[in-house]
Amino acid sequence: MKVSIGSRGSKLALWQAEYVAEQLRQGGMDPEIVIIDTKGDKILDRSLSKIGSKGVFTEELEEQLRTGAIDIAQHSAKDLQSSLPDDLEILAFTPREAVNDVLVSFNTELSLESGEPFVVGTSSTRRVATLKRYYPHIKVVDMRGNLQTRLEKLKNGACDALLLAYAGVHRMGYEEYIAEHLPTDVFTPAVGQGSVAIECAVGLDATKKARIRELLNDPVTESCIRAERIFLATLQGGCSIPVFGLASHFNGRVSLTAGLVSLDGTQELRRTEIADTAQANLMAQRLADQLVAQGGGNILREIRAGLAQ
Ligand SMILES: NCc1[nH]cc(CCC(=O)O)c1CC(=O)O
Repeated sequence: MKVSIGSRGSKLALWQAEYVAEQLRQGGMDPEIVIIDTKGDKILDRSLSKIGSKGVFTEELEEQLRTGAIDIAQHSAKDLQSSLPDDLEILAFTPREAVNDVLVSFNTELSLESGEPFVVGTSSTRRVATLKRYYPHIKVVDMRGNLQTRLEKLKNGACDALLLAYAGVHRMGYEEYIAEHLPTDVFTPAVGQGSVAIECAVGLDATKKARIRELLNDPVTESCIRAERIFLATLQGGCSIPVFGLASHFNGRVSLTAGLVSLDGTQELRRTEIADTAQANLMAQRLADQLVAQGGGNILREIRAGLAQ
């Protein structure tokens, strides 16, 4: 059975598309990769929070799902907006890699913990706000572009280190430049970090859908990320808001730690809740509602106002 996989054209995206294709091939399907550029790939001179949080990396792919030009689209799960249009759905989440962030530098002696000041390049508002809160001695410079562009900027001296998701660094084979693994209780990752999400049109052929899901979906990762995404949807956080959420699974239960940081790092709200897997989505909804009610709503309004400037 033929499957066409839509993907962005960056090296990381193509690595992920190739990974997806390989799983499908091993399951006897006949995959083909179609490269589609998105707004997030084309506009490189503005920060993501300025371009707008919704669908920056996904819109063009979703158009092609609707026309049937592609059967599925692969995205880094964390780049996928928290609520999908009614005619699209997430069919699968691939097994998650280590979810933590890492400090990447050509000087692998560097450490955030050392107290020594240096310059970190990142464009993620979550990472900027977390740095301001816990490592105020660090100077931050805005850094967009794909991993190769950022490493090139690092090489040219634009900063001393980058803050990146381990998953991407690992997939690109840049592990030798990891100076420090950052703990997830300080740099709690973005929702979905480390997994590849497979999106399709609701109307895609049912047999094809079932087969793709069987070959690509990891049920444990799925229950965790679905809970994280319910939290994110309630906060209406796209990838440009300093919101974090990480669920893990043990003994049939899901534990979710999630929250948000103000842009200047002065305020942080964080909660952990645990529930049986069957109740995980309800628990995520409750956690989000409580967080919004207990001060999170005000912080969100401040964040939105700050980003609009
Ligand atoms: N927003 C960019 C992005 N989207 C997914 C990854 C890494 C791979 C992943 O988390 O699955 C990255 C780079 C980064 O944050 O360092």
